[in-house]
Amino acid sequence: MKLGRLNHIGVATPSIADSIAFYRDVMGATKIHDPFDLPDQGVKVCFVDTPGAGGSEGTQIELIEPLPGNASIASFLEKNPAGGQHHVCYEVPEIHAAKAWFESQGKRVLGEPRIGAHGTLIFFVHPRDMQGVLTEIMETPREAH
Ligand SMILES: CC[C@H](C(=O)O)C(=O)SCCNC(=O)CCNC(=O)[C@H](O)C(C)(C)COP(=O)(O)OP(=O)(O)OC[C@H]1O[C@@H](n2cnc3c(N)ncnc32)[C@H](O)[C@@H]1OP(=O)(O)O
Ligand SMILES: [Co+2]
Repeated sequence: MKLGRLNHIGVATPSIADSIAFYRDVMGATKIHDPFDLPDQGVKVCFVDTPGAGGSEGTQIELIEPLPGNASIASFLEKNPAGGQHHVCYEVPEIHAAKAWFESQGKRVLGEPRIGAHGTLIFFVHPRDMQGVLTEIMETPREAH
């Protein structure tokens, strides 16, 4: 496998509104996208662009706040009440080949590929098999090819 682009860093937060103010006022972010809900994943999401994001460079901060009833982010926030780095996401050209690769390496792929927050197929690999880092693998959006 060839290491792909770091598409985003997932950051869990108890309040996307507070995090937007932080990335705008403290970090000087100039492009913060409108938050949106992903009911299937039980999260509210907001993308913060870093310089070069949207092109072939740059990356994003993916802010994720649990919607009522969400268990996994809520459990993360119980352990980390102020929020924190939740996952990293790398791009791959083809999601199923990537899934087969990680499984061939004995890594636990969590569930079947599904549509993620960028509208392309994703899967997660268990942090215990990834040096302690919950890792999201995302198929590169078609328009980027
Ligand atoms: C924006 C939407 C986005 C998308 O669709 O693109 C998402 O869906 S993000 C929304 C949340 N979805 C996910 O995180 C899916 C993948 N995560 C999982 O399946 C679980 O969270 C899992 C399996 C990583 C952990 O499950 P759980 O929290 O129930 O188990 P434990 O608390 O017992 O943790 C087990 C073990 O993993 C360590 N851990 C948990 N979360 C993380 C993390 N975010 N980063 C690193 N390590 C993590 C935890 O400390 C335990 O380690 P141990 O050594 O046993 O103490
Ligand atoms: Co993500």
